[in-house]
Amino acid sequence: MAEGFTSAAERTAFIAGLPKAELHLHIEGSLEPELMFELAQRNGVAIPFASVEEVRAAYAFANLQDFLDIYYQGMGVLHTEQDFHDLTAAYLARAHADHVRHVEIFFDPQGHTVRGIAFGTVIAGITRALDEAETRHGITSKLIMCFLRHLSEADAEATLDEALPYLDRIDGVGLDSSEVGHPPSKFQRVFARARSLGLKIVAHAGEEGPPAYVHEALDLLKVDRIDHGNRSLEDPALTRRLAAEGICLTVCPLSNLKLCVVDDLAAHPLRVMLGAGLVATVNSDDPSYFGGYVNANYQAIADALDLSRAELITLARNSFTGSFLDDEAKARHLAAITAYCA
Ligand SMILES: Nc1ncnc2[nH]cnc12
Ligand SMILES: [Zn+2]
Repeated sequence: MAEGFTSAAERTAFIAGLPKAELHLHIEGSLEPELMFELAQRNGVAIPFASVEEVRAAYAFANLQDFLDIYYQGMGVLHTEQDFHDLTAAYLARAHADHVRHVEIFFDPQGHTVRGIAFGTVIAGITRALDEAETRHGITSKLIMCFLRHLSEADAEATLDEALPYLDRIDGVGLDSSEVGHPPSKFQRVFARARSLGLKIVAHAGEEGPPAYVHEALDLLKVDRIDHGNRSLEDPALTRRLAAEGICLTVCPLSNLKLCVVDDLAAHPLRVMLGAGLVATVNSDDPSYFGGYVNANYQAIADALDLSRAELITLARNSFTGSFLDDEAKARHLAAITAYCA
């Protein structure tokens, strides 16, 4: 058994109760098939599936694009403020059950505005659920608006314009969707404007794309955090730089497995990342599509790599140090981890 545990059951219980933050979660990727059917019926939207089982059976992906095609189709059932609320509330209830104390949630406004849904409808539904979760469960949150990188920079600029009235509720901007062929450099100007507005900056990089995209995210977008970042390890100088600058990587083990970024979780680079001194974290990405929320991700990678108690504690600590919480809140959460481990 891994160092620090006497049995697998002890490690499972330790993971379950460990206070943690989730920093890489696409709210549209938490849409469970059951809710998809309910919302399709509520809104009179046709979906090309006859049952929940059929939806789950369709979740077999050879790469990121396979997944994205079905992900954009799935979010088509989201129409009203109540829909966005119910989606977000369902995720937060799951996160609470996993002892998540803080979440930094992505949403894809262009996936909704292109269908005629108002930006304000999306924000109102999501933020109502976030506020309720803070009152009800004590879960704090940040909201990160992602630009779809397969669309143009002009489209991203227009989306940032639409966000201006809601900046009191938006903490950062990110970059997601089809990575290869859409490098960070394509979005240099819109990210510069977002930075000048005081927004935090993140970008998916090195999921399928090469280490050069991680360099661009750092040098051109000036990111505060890298989402995924797996392929950074192919470049030793880049790895040393990420470690030296303390750049957090939001790693998503079950996503990496489902999207064939790794062939086998036993070959996942998470332990190598920790060994290289990287601020790696564990996250669920799109839990409904990839088969598990955050604790399932901790469990799967702990089983595959036989992670020790000390490594699991480091991952949970990294989730707070890599967050956009203020120093006082970070210190409170780190103290809670210490108390849990005592
Ligand atoms: N893992 C992922 N990579 C890129 N874009 C995404 N959108 C939702 N999940 C994503
Ligand atoms: Zn993602």
